[in-house]
Amino acid sequence: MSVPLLQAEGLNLRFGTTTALDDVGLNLHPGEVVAIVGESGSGKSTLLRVLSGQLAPADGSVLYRDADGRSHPVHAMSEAALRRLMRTEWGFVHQSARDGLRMGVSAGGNVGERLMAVGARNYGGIRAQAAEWLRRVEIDDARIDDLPRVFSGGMQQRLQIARVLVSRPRLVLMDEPTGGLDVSVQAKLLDLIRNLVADLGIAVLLVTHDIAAARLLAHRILVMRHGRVVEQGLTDRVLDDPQHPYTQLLVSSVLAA
Ligand SMILES: Nc1ncnc2c1ncn2[C@@H]1O[C@H](COP(=O)(O)OP(=O)(O)OP(=O)(O)O)[C@@H](O)[C@H]1O
Repeated sequence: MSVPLLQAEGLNLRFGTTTALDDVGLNLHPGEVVAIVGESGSGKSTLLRVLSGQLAPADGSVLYRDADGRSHPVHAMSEAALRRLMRTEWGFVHQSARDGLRMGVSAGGNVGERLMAVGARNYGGIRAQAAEWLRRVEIDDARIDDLPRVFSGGMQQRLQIARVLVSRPRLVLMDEPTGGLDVSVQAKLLDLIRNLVADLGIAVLLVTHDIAAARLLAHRILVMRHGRVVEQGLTDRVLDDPQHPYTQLLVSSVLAA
């Protein structure tokens, strides 16, 4: 198997008396999609924030292997180096498109900015790529000069995805990317994400409480409860033959719904 892109070991973190992460470890390989599932408060978002260097753990380590094959301990990197990674090799898709888009900048500008961050300078080329990416996420490119605030929730989320993927990051962290959208809009968005991620071969860490989204997108699943990984494995194995009572409960509650 390939060398992991991201390797985390022994992560612990408490907030006061709350244990948010309890000895969490994970490996993510290039091109792999891993879903982190669990009920509200189980530590999923905290784990994403620790893995991406936004929050330091009390113990444990996170190693990122960059495009040149060098390993970086994420929590020993300077803020500037982390910001650079976030603009280039990494991407973050937020639950709320408002957190991931610049609402006062046009749709094309939102996509083009990310290309400029990785060195693109030719205005015509940037605009053409922005238009192409709007089409890829099923937004009419005639709307390239519109502000995101006039878009529907689903369109804003698709624009956020175009902004993140246009620079072809190696690793994308997604925190409930379909949360807050209508069910029919969610299904369309999940399908779009699945196709783009497979086409581009991007590694994705997806935080979700939606088991159906995890089934559709992920190769592997980690189940978290009270800050611990209680079960992990290949998606079909975990969902069709859950071993831990908590996973059994999660899966049966979806089947019953
Ligand atoms: N900044 C903080 N200060 C204090 N407690 C926090 C903080 N961030 C998270 N927590 C607590 O840590 C635990 C894990 O929270 P986290 O947001 O990671 O869970 P989650 O699984 O992502 O939940 P949700 O699905 O609701 O977003 C919770 O008990 C939460 O209240």
